[in-house]
Amino acid sequence: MPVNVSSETVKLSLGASSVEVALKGATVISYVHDGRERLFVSSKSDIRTSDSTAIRGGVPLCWPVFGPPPSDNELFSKLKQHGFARTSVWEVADQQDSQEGVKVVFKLSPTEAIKSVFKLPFTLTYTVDLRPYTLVLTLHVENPSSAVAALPFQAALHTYFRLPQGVRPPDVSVDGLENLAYNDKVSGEQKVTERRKEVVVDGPNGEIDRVYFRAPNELVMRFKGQAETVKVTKSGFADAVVWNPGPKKGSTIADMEEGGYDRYVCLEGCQVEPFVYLDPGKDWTGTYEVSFDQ
Ligand SMILES: O=P(O)(O)OC[C@H]1O[C@H](O)[C@H](O)[C@@H](O)[C@@H]1O
Repeated sequence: MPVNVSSETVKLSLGASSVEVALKGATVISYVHDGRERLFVSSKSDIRTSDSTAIRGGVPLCWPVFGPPPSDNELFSKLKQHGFARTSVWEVADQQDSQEGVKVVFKLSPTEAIKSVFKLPFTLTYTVDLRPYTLVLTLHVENPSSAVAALPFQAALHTYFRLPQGVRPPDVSVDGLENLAYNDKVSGEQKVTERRKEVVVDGPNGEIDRVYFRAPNELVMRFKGQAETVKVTKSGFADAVVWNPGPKKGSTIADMEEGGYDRYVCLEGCQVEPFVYLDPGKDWTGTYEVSFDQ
């Protein structure tokens, strides 16, 4: 069976590729491509729906905020960092097996727990589409036509790419960010212009945490001395984030496995600035596709 639904996860298989998605957060926790795991998940993560913490790794889905909620809007005042979508339990709404690949559609609507921290109505639909050479993740946000107000949100697919064997930061770089404005969350500088063609994953104490605005729809991650690259193709998500905490900060993250910060780099498709304001009856779609070149 190409789709296997259990009480905690959904597995999709297609030839030598497979994907596993935790119902907690609809978090993609494994993507095996060409027989190799491409995502990092800390062994200290708890993927069970009974646990309310976010999974450290895979592809956490940040919604309706990215990062700490803005303090100037009452609507977001009860939210935690990155919002509730990554810790809520999603339902499986549909599954399809066709010539093109295997797809599972997940859905999240307001539950009583969500309504207690976020009062606006919404429907989130998240499609995980495993194709022979790529993984396509599509987030669809709807503000119901019965709503009486616009739905404001940020969104991110916070992908933790597992680094190839023997590679660790700073031997990782990202191409495609040249001439973009970015906010540096490490130094606190805002709207700095990136001058480098290749952004090396490094910073003070090895930490890099940057939001690049209006990023191109194609970004490439490279590894020093290796031909293999990771290609991210996005649409809808205007921005991109590059994050690795480095050893100093990384070793203070409670759910990070020993040395885990050396095993991944996050390259995230995001909608950070501006917030999307969806009028009643309107919808928004963001796609994020991962592929590999040898
Ligand atoms: O620890 P988390 O809440 O999962 O956040 C992990 C990271 O997410 C993003 O990449 C942010 O830009 C970082 O500032 C943050 O540290």
